Parts: sequence; structure tokens; C-alpha cells
Amino acid sequence: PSDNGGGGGRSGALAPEPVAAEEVQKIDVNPPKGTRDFPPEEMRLRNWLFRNFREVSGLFGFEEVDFPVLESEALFVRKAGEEIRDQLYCFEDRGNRRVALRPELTPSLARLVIQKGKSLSLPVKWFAVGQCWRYERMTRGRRREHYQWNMDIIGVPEVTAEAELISSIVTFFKRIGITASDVGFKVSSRKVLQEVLSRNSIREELFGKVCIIIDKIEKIPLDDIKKELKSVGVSTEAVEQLLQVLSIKSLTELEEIVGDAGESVAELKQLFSLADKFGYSEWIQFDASIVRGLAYYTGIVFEGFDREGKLRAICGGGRYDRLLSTFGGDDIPACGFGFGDAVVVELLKEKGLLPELSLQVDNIVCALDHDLQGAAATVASILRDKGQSVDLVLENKPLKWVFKRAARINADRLILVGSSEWQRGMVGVKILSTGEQREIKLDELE
Ligand SMILES: OCc1cccc(Br)n1
Repeated sequence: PSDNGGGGGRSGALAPEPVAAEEVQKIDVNPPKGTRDFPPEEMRLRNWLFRNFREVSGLFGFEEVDFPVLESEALFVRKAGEEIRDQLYCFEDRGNRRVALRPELTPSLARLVIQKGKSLSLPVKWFAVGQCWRYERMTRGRRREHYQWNMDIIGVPEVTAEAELISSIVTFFKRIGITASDVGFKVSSRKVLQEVLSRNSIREELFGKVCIIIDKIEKIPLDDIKKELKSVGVSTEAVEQLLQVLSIKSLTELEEIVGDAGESVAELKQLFSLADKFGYSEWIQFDASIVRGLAYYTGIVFEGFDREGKLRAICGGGRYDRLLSTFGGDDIPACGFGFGDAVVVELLKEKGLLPELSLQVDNIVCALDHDLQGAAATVASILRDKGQSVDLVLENKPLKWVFKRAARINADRLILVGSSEWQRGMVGVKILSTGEQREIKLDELE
């Protein structure tokens, strides 16, 4: 129903002819299962969140990119047993092509980098904010879509890239009022696992699968983890060593167990040293159990968590040095992260940090009688040409209705177009916060 301050329905218009019964096709007004509408209030919060994503990305000198929501299924058909693959929202289109709604943004980014090839000067620093999809049996009633903020650095092999990415997320958290007391980052490196596997002469191509199994360590019983590892060919000895390294609690202990021959310890030490220089040491901690659930990570991995332990991971990312070459591109190092739009809102609610965002306009303009509607339109255009927002009253409404609407839309000023004033080239202006009212010449309106 329209915003009717007085009686319900349409005042003054003739009631329309009833639609013949057979024409009505009553629809479900709710969005499809697992998806969300964004009515104005929710959209204001989303725009506020995305504005912060974009402004932080800009602070770090990243350029915005985007890709189709619909991608070739081939981009996501990794055979490492990932949940993201099991829940792929894929189908055959009318051209018999296998396509999918993207479940993440990184493969699309990799595809575009390869497509652009030599025309890109490295390093590439790109960010995107895009809707991602999964098709999960609604048994768990979880969402099927969310928006993800991604930042990726392509072409930098050093951990300065990971340190920069974590710094960007810390910057974002601080902007929205989240502190190191609310949130931290667990940081590890898959190179630790890789060193254990290679010592036990386990084939390189098993690496992704092993990581995906280990990522489930807090979701399924330990015995099932061991069974799954053995089922993909990991020896009992190697399983025990893997589980041992996952329980390491410090870099010192890690160095004792894996030695400093491999890169993993050195890289992690450098990351923590850079964190100190960036000024976010209090935000990060080493945690060997962090593996992340995407098969293509090859080095440092990290995830943002709420220190009260009430929420799922807020964000996550890491190094993926092999992804571009597996897509047929050059062997270019890369790292990035994904940051969903849902958990962070739950966190803000928990912390009482949701911003006050309401509709606000500079002016509401109203003709005091019907034949001045054109004059009101002229006033609205003059103000809008000056960059002032105007809610123009589009029908002949009683003043009581106008004041009620002015309050609801938080208008600063009420501009009244009355015949006697208009004859003298004037309009009435009322400052709604103070009640102060005066006449202003049209050409002095600002
Ligand atoms: O983070 C996994 C994921 C991917 C796509 C859509 C949704 Br909701 N969640």
C-alpha cells in the first residue's frame, strides 16, 4: 500500500475493475529458498558494509574487478573432495553447456588474469565484491548465496603479500569498530603438511585431498579422519605425524619438530615479523590446525575468528601458487582472501556495533494546490541541479500527510509552493529541526 498518512488504499482514484479470476496467478512473494531480499533497511546496511570493503581496498591500492555469476562448471570441478564442489550450483544450459553459479571468486579471477596474459604488469592487485552460490540440501536451512569481498595479489612470491592482505582485513575491522579483543587471525602454512608428506614419500598430487580431509578435523570424529587419510593412501606412520604437527602450538615447537630446512618456518617467522611492523601483532597467532577447506592453497593460510567462539570463521585466505598453472596459465604465484557478508553482520550484532543508517533527504517539496504541481516540479529540479536531494510530493495531499512523510524520511527542509508566494517568485521554506519558517526567492534557493 502507498505511504498513506490518512485513510487506507488510494484516496481519490476510482477503484480499478476487479481482475477476472482466471487471470490471477498468485505467486509466492518470498525469495527462493536460501536466498535473501534486500529491502531498504537491509540494503543500507549492505551498502555500508560494501562501501567499507571498497574504501579499504582503495586504501591498499587495489583495483576493482568483476566476473559473471555464471561460469563454466569446468572452473570448479576440482577432485579433492571439497564441500564447495559437492554443493556446486551447476546445471546444463539450453546450449547443453555445463555451467555453474560461482561458489567463490578466485577461479574467475585466475581465469581473467590468464586471459589478460602479458598485457598485465605484475603484481596485479585486484578486489571484487560478488554474490556466490552453493546448492545445499535445505535440510540444514542454510543460505544458498552470500556476497564475498575478495582481495588478491598476483605475482608476488614473498609473504609480504600475505602480510599486506591481513593488514587490509585488520584495517577493515578497525573501521567498523571491531578490535583485536573481538577478533583474531589463526595463521599457519600448508608447507608444514607438505614437508611431512614428502618425508613420508607421499605423492604430491595427494596434497590437496589430504588438506581437505584434515580441514574436517573439528567437524568429524578423529577416527574418520584417520580412515579417510588411509583411504587416499597415507600410511599410518604419516597419519600420526600429520596429526602431531597439527597440534603444535608455537613456531618454536614447530621449528623443533620440522626443523628449519623447509620454507614453512622461515615464512611464518617473516610473516609475524611483518605483522609487528604493520602494527597488527595482537591480531594474529600461529595455529598449526588451520588448513582451510580449499584444495588449491599451497602455503600460508589464515582465517579470521571471533574470540568468543560463537560464530563460524569470519573470513579466510592464503597462498595459491599453483592455481594459474593448473588452468593452463603461466606459473605465477598468487594469494588472496574471501570475506563473506553474513558472519560479520552477526558479529556486529553481537558487539552492538550495527550502524544507525536511516533514509535521509535534504528537502521535501510540496505544491499547496493541484495546479502548482508543475511549479513544485520546477523547484525540485532547481534543487536537484544544485546537488540537493528532494522528495517531491507527487499527489495532492493534506499538509498533515506531508509532515508525517517528512518525519518518516528525515527531511531537513519542507519547501512549500503556494500560489501567492509563487506569484511573487517566492517559496516557503521550513527548517524541520527548528520549526523556523521563511520565504525565499526561487533564484536564491540553495
Ligand atoms: O562459504 C561457502 C559458501 C559458498 C557459496 C555460498 C555460500 Br552461502 N557459502
